[in-house]
Amino acid sequence: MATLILNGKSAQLSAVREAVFACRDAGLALEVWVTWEAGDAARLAEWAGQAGVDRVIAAGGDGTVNEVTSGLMRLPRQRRPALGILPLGSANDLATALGLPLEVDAALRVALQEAARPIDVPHLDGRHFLNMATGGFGAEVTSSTPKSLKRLLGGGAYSLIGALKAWQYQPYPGRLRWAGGERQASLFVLAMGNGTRSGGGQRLTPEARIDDGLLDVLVLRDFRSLHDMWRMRQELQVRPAEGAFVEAFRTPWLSFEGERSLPLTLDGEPCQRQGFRVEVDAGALDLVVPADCPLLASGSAGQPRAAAAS
Ligand SMILES: Nc1ncnc2c1ncn2[C@@H]1O[C@H](COP(=O)(O)OP(=O)(O)OP(=O)(O)O)[C@@H](O)[C@H]1O
Repeated sequence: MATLILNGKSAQLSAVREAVFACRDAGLALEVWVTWEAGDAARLAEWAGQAGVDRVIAAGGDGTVNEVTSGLMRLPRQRRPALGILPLGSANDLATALGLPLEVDAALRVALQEAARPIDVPHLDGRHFLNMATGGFGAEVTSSTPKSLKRLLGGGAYSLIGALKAWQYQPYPGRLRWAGGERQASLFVLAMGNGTRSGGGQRLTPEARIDDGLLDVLVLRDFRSLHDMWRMRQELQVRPAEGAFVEAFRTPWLSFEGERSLPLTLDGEPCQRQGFRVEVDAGALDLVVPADCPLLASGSAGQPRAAAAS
């Protein structure tokens, strides 16, 4: 049995209703539970697991996928249902990177019928995310971008607001520690990717894999001039392990002690921390992915779990 946890914002979409009925007509067992406010998706996911459901489908944007993941992670590993995704948001960064269809009917069929594979679930001081955590400038942008504008412009809102704000930003100095080193850094942007894209299509950690037990980290340091910015953009083409403005590395954990509060986003949801530690819970969740999913390090040779019973 599978349960669709549908963000109430999309409850009246006729495409969702038609896709659900079409799947039922095809003999697939599917219940639909609808959220009313923040926190519902996590609670419903936890209840679904407690009720013995073996597949939970998060129907909404990246925020809904994040909430459902948090609910599933409250359950013991052996009772944790597999997670499917029906992308209904404006960004759908994780679904796009996974290679999932974005059309409702096709996406629901994949979520119900494809096999699930074990993936990593990172957490920042206990708060889970599946796709990416960002800190610094990009996170400021996300938390101050009005939701309606974000939806109206899709991914474009980030670059638009980003360009407008770039001239007023202040860097975030602090101490970074990770499995391979330790450094004082004045941060412009910090990205910690389990997936590759965030902010509506920005490929901040393009080499990240969702099942390698590691975070792909991108550090962009403070820059003072247009010339520095130009050098940063050049370094971004190469992504050096230790450049003047860009550092890129992989690690199973990372911590930051800031001199002031750092704005963060976890799968797009804003928060603030002066200090934090991120760790990866390797292979903690079974995620339904397409057979040729580009985010898997294990490729198609890994051992998939069975598709949901019809
Ligand atoms: N019935 C509802 N009506 C309006 N908002 C809701 C409802 N149920 C849950 N929510 C809110 O929706 C949020 C998640 O929305 P969504 O999944 O679209 O994420 P998003 O990050 O805004 O997605 P995207 O950026 O891809 O559009 C939750 O944080 C919750 O506050």
